[in-house]
Amino acid sequence: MSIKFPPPNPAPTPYARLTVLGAGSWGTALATVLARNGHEVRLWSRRPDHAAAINATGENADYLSGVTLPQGITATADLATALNGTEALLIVTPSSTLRAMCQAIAPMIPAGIPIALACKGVEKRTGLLLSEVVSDELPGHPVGAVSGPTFARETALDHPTAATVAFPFSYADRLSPENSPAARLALTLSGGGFRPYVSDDLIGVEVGGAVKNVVAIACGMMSGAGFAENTRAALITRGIDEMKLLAQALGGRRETVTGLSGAGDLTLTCSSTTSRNMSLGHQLGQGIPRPNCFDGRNVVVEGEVNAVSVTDLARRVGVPMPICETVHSVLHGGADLQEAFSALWARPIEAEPFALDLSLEHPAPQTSLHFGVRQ
Ligand SMILES: NC(=O)C1=CN([C@@H]2O[C@H](COP(=O)(O)OP(=O)(O)OC[C@H]3O[C@@H](n4cnc5c(N)ncnc54)[C@H](OP(=O)(O)O)[C@@H]3O)[C@@H](O)[C@H]2O)C=CC1
Ligand SMILES: O=C(CO)COP(=O)(O)O
Repeated sequence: MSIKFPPPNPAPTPYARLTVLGAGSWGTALATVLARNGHEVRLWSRRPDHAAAINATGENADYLSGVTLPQGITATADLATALNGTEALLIVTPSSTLRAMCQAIAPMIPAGIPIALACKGVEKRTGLLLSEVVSDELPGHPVGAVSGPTFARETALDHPTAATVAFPFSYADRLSPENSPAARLALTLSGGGFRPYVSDDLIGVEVGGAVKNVVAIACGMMSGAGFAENTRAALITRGIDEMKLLAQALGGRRETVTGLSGAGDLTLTCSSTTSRNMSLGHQLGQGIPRPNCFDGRNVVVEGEVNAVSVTDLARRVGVPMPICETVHSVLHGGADLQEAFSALWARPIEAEPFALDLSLEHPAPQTSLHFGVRQ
């Protein structure tokens, strides 16, 4: 008697034609990964002269100077041209622009195509996750995210890089996973140094991406104020706990936060001033006034806006996020940086992990931070 094995799952089909909205550093890096893998990419910039310069020079000198863009990328400032005939869309403009971007593309986006968010944040006014904003404005599209520890320049230069592609799995996706947007987009992105993982926990992935920027500002503030590795490790670890609690409260999974989009991205962003969030915190910690940071240049620092939206959301769902609250109080509440971080460190002793209820009423410890003592 011969045993009949079920046929192996068929392989997913990559998307052949994609649109990237946002020709900043990360949009251009993702377009580069896709085009390097042989896919056709329309890269949208809101400035016609910028799109024309990218096409003329094969370089995005404004954001990734010195990186030669592969064949297959066509820049355009016309949304209809960018979206015509596309099979999948990546949105890579700052989170604060997302709702307006969705409204602008609503009349011209091809029906039902998957939309992957590569921006990170929570909407300020509503406290919605970015995927919820997209679903609000563009119903009928699978919505997911690409997120992880991915500095744009390194990604564009094809350094080994890993990221998570997350879409909620529908019933149909479970029946034929090879047709799921997560599997298809992951395969489309996969190649060279870029290694995607797939997830169905979009909430967990999005929470990680939004919170890590706020915690990175905290790390920067403390490093700018003269503290070093112990402090960074403490903030990273306790920051992961804040992510876990928020992810879980919103219906995501705690384990997701230990992955690339949570702990991975937090570690990257808190480890170097290549991160704009870390860098802003560092400058503020050194005592540089906000208007003078980045030499007065207007730089996208998602954690600055998201310090407000993340803490508002956390308060609404009853999750304590003391690090994010501290950053919020310094950036937006007029709190003194040294006093705010001293208060953070002087909170009553808690259990770790937080979920363990030791039912102890600890008094606040006699803690004080010695700012100004350099190592
Ligand atoms: N850079 C990175 O390493 C990574 C960034 N990200 C995320 O990607 C998102 C975009 O950041 P990033 O590419 O780095 O930012 P950049 O500053 O490099 O580029 C921002 C882009 O957004 C455009 N833009 C700004 N305001 C608007 C607007 N109102 N409407 C439409 N487009 C606008 C800019 O256009 P213009 O040039 O005309 O101003 C530019 O193309 C952020 O959420 C960030 O957190 C995620 C992973 C890695
Ligand atoms: O999200 C990023 C890397 O994953 C980029 O971080 P910054 O926005 O802080 O530069």
